[in-house]
Amino acid sequence: MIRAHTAADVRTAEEPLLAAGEPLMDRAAFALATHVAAELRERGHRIPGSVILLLVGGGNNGGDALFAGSHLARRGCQVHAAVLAEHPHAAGLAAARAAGVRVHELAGAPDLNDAVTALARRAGVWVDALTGIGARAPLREPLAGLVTALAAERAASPDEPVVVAVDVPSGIGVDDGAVPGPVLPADVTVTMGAAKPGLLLPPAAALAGRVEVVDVGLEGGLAGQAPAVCRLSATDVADLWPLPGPADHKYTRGVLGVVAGSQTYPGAAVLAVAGAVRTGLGMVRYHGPEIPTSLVHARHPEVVTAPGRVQAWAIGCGIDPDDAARAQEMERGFAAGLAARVPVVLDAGGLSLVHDDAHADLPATVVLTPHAGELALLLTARGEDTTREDVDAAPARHARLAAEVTGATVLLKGPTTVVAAPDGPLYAQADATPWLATAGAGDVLAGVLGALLAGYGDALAVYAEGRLAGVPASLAAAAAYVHGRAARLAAGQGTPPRPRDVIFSVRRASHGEDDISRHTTTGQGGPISALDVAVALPAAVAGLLR
Ligand SMILES: NC(=O)C1=CN([C@@H]2O[C@H](COP(=O)(O)OP(=O)(O)OC[C@H]3O[C@@H](n4cnc5c(N)ncnc54)[C@H](OP(=O)(O)O)[C@@H]3O)[C@@H](O)[C@H]2O)[C@@H](O)CC1
Ligand SMILES: Nc1ncnc2c1ncn2[C@@H]1O[C@H](COP(=O)(O)OP(=O)(O)O)[C@@H](O)[C@H]1O
Ligand SMILES: [K+]
Repeated sequence: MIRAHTAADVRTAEEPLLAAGEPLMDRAAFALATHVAAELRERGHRIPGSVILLLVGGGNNGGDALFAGSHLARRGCQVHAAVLAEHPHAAGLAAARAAGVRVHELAGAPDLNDAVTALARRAGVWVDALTGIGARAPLREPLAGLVTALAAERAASPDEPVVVAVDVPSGIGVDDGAVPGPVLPADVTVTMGAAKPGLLLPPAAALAGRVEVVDVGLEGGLAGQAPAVCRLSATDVADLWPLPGPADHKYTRGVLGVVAGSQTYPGAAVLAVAGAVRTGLGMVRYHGPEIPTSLVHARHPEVVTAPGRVQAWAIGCGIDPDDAARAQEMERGFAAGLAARVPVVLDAGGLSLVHDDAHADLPATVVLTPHAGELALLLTARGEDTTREDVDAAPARHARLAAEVTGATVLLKGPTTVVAAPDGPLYAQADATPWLATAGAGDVLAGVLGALLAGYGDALAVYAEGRLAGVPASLAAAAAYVHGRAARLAAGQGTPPRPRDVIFSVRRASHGEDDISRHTTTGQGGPISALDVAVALPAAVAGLLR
């Protein structure tokens, strides 16, 4: 699991170490230099003679780059430092000069953008060390204008340079993932001590590239701090997965009640049911009119239509809340779920059930699964005027707000799926592929999540007593992971990249750079339908449990 900590928590953890004279910046700088060298090698460049540009701001973030530059200069790189602050890190600057880094003092230069762009044009690697966790976004002028000019230069250059961000891409909201101004998109972010929330949360996460976490010795200090944002990996999801045992039968494995599909949108019933059945559970009880029922039976003859006890509900896919008969059925399922205190997934039309505050103070075992537009409608209906654009600009904040307003857990769908409970860490899962942006994919996800919640059986019914705090949110994140993994398999893109808490350890690396672990990358893949995603689910789950 990647655990991201806020800037304040990182500072608290580093304070005693710095006071004890631990060489945190040396470790950070050595790791940064090693990553830059690895990027060069990976692209087939020789390290001696490679031209590197450091973009150096006035704080320790710039200090990291200056020390890293001195390592690289000693290895034969031609390193230029564009120093953009009046008072850069003094020891870093001295070390850089002593190692042969060419220092260009450009703070206050009238032709700043032209001067830096000219240096940038000659460099194969740009190291973004303007600001790190000590800065508040957005970047101020003249750095904002410089970053805009560099981003344009990069996009226009035939051999795009590699951009390595130090700790965070300068200008992102470190703690909230906001992008309130210009940011130079990075290929790799080398982050010190722990991931930062903005490296996992949309929209900033998309500007961070691959994230490499450097172990500088903060783990002990951070162990006592709750992470602000988590990202589950395959191992975490496997640990959460309910495995059938020899004594299990269909009722102990979990039964899911599904209220989905309508005469107008019958396919949603098939997709939600397929998502559930192929994720694995004891049984699905389907509640719907004739056309969707017969479609469901044509594809899944095992589905039962008789009412009876269930361990979870999935309600709302393919239902127009203005369809009075279907709306009544949704209400009945929701009321039954709340009365039995079993988990309820509300998707699509089902979200209308919580538009008014008749259901205030929901338990966190109710999981809402809106996309950005549906979340904006829900928040507006609950008195928080919100547009889709507002949600896209700050997905995590709006998901958290909806969780606080309703009491429910909120899974906000998008390129990165964000899960928020009223309290506890956020989850940010980016395991899917843009090929998943296709009609009906959300219906499959509702089925996956419903099955997983049902698999926890009556255990989740005691959630209201607080015995399993945080479990619904982690299961929602696990469902997003498996859904994304199935989409990648269906699209021919292999499995999601493997996030690791510590991807690079300075202590290990000092014995040889070959210890750096890398994600396995895959090709572009190809188009998929929502049903393809459902079909790939058993393989996605089996691969996970191997
Ligand atoms: N965690 C770890 O283990 C380790 C962390 N380390 C490193 O320390 C970094 C934190 O360093 P830090 O505290 O010195 O702050 P930093 O991010 O360089 O920013 C301050 C500079 O930015 C400027 N500035 C601020 N806002 C701005 C704006 N909006 N627009 C433009 N400029 C703005 C501000 O200028 P001022 O506002 O003072 O005029 C000042 O010059 C951290 O990210 C990591 O890289 C390692 O060295 C050791 C191990
Ligand atoms: N660009 C993207 N990259 C990866 N996944 C995406 C992207 N866009 C959407 N998704 C995922 O695709 C699914 C779309 O669901 P949804 O919008 O509810 O569609 P529908 O209502 O048609 O079922 C969600 O799981 C969402 O997270
Ligand atoms: K930076």
